[in-house]
Amino acid sequence: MLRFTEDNRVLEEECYRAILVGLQRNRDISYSMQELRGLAEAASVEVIGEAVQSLEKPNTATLVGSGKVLELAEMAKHMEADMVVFNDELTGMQLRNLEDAIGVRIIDRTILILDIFASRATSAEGKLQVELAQLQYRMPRLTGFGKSLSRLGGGIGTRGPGEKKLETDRRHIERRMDDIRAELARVRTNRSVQRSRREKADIPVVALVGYTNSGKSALMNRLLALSDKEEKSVCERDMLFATLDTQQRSIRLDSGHEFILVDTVGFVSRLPHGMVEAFKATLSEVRYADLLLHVVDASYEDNQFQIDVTNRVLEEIGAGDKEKLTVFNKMDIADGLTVPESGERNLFLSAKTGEGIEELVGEIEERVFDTETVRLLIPYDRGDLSSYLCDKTNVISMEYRETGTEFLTELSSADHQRLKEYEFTK
Ligand SMILES: Nc1nc2c(ncn2[C@@H]2O[C@H](COP(=O)(O)OP(=O)(O)OP(=O)(O)O)[C@@H](O)[C@H]2O)c(=O)[nH]1
Ligand SMILES: [Mg+2]
Repeated sequence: MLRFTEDNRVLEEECYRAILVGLQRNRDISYSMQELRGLAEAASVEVIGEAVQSLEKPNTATLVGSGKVLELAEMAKHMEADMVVFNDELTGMQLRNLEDAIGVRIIDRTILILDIFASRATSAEGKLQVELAQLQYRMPRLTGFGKSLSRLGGGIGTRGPGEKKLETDRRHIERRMDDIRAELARVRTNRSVQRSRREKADIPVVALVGYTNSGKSALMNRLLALSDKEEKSVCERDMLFATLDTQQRSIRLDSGHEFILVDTVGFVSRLPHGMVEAFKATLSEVRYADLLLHVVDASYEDNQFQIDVTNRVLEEIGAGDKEKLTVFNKMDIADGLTVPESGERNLFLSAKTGEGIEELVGEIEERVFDTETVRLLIPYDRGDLSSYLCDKTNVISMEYRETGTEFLTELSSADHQRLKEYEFTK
């Protein structure tokens, strides 16, 4: 019998035997299925079979066609599976129908991702965010479970048979969601206080972003080893979502320049919507960073897909137009890498062997610490920019003109790029 925790997590000490199911529409899903397998493994689920159905239009009642449902029921029985994992997000009705027809626990990609996050989150904020995303997932599916409940026992979203009970559950969940939002707001105020303290200290921030398992944490450790500051290394592991909470370390380069390096949670395709929302807060550090290092697994064949997903998530969290370097990592095991023309600056290195790290450091020095003397005319309605220049840059002279304030100041290349439209020469 399967067992789940109160908050719908698969109990980790047990290993489940699962069949994966994917629906193939127009696009090839072999990559997506491979990733689903990785997700299942990350949630301690043993994959014992896989089935893909090509179908233009998903079936409203059961997602896959009725013939496939029968086949899955056979497969599950024959292979003694205790779970079927669907690659697509299922509606409440589909979950119930499939569970009734196949007779084992049905979960989808979203529940799997939420489960991994739930079992790995360690910070107070991370835990709250995951719980909120789980409740958001459960809310519209409360009515979705029928007679199969009693047979399968409690578990993922299975509560709430009677209407009255349903109503109580719904109210209970809403209350809990309100509490979590309030708690999150409190936690986040704390963080923004920390950030403004740091900004006053004027230490630049560099953030590592990228697909899960691309080697962000490994690169962070490599850079930490270069630094003469004593800072703890971060966890790197060959597993999806090894890092869940944003980690920060202070790094001092040989030149004496110091910056904060931020390691972040990895991205994955089709992140559950609630998680994107949760990410926005966790990744606020990324929005305030001076430079992003987009880490790409160069040994992975379809890295363009992962690059696209990362760029899309960056857009969604409001960091799409940040100064960015694309770092192709794992060059020690990458053969036949083809790099698409993107117009962005690419670097090639290996966090493992250290090859290419010097170039990266040189690039960070140049982008974050090199300054140029620039003349700017800031219009009077951009007081925000004027105060930024006064607080953050080394202003050489400042004069009030008819149309705005004229600054002669030293800018990093990132700021220079950003403020280009205000630049003029005498
Ligand atoms: N061969 C090789 N392996 C690497 C390299 N960099 C990282 N790895 C391995 O790749 C795996 C993932 O590395 P992590 O640093 O944990 O990846 P991450 O991007 O932080 O992953 P998440 O935290 O899950 O998003 C680990 O097993 C690393 O040892 C590299 O340059 N070469
Ligand atoms: Mg990591």
